[in-house]
Amino acid sequence: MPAPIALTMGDPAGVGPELSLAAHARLKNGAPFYLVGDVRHMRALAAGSGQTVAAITAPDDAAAVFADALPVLDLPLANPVTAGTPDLGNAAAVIGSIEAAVAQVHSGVASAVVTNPISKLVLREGAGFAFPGHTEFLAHLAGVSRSVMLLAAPALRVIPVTIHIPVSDVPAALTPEVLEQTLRIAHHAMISDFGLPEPRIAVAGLNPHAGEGGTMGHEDASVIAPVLERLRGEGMDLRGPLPGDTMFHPAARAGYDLAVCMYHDQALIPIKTLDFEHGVNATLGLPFIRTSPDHGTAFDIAGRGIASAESLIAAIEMAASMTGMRAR
Ligand SMILES: NC(=O)C1=CN([C@@H]2O[C@H](COP(=O)(O)OP(=O)(O)OC[C@H]3O[C@@H](n4cnc5c(N)ncnc54)[C@H](O)[C@@H]3O)[C@@H](O)[C@H]2O)C=CC1
Ligand SMILES: NCC(=O)COP(=O)(O)O
Repeated sequence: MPAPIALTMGDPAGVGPELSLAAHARLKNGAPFYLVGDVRHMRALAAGSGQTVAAITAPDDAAAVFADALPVLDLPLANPVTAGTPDLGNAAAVIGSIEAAVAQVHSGVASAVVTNPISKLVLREGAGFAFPGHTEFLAHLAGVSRSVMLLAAPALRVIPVTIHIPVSDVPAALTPEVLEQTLRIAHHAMISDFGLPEPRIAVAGLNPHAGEGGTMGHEDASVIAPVLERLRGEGMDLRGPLPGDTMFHPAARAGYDLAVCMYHDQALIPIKTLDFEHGVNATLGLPFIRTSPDHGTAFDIAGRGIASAESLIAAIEMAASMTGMRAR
């Protein structure tokens, strides 16, 4: 029996708390997980929805109560929560929840980390958070120099090579080293975590028409193509660089297992358009498993009981599946 999954609180004024309860209601007969969050806040929220929360003192206690209640490892917030209204005073606890979950997975008492959505702006303004997102913060906590963002839905898997940077910085950030490291991490993860022994990877160009022979930009031919050529020589199944605008229609998607894209929106727009509800964000290249829903804090609908828990449920299920794959 693997250790339980640690679920971070995310921004307590966002949809994370209500979705955690909804995910527990759906998954309570499956692999146990526990929330690292404020027990008082979660009890108040659960009472309103007829659900139960159990305070636990260690991750080991989660399995025993999981069928009846959402286990919560207490991490008290500084201030009471108003759904939809983020509070800078709670930012330190939000960061603390991520740090605690990572410490637990490092020590082996948790099998994986699933994160609820955070507001990067709230964390920066409230607690001086210096990272653009979980992906970069988790790499820092894990002590690795590069982590890779994967978004996966039943219809598509995508990876942006450059992540949370301005579009104007993308060409300079897109170096052969970064592309090669990303492809190696992605290729390895498809085999070890997703059970694809010979992953077919489609790689997008940076420019319109993948540069069209240099008439619309040079990076496709001068940066991307040589890296693909080199890694093909090692046996990787890499197609591209492909024009980004024609690689996501159904017939094109049928020809690959993973699309590697050059920047955030090139990767995330197709997957969130195709299936916002079931997308999962996973961080590859870490020494532990991390997944999360593909959506953000959704402050605009928090506390109204209308947010879909499907993406968080899919994230928890994917973390459990990846844990099983690695244990094989
Ligand atoms: N993994 C994470 O921690 C992520 C955090 N964010 C953060 O979230 C904040 C808000 O970002 P936005 O761009 O507004 O994205 P968002 O995903 O929070 O919201 C975009 C739209 O989708 C809707 N939506 C989101 N989740 C939903 C759900 N579960 N069910 C139904 N509708 C849902 C929202 O109501 C909104 O209309 C930002 O601070 C951003 O940085 C965004 C993406 C991922
Ligand atoms: N747009 C995806 C996103 O912001 C998620 O980032 P992260 O917090 O998982 O790094």
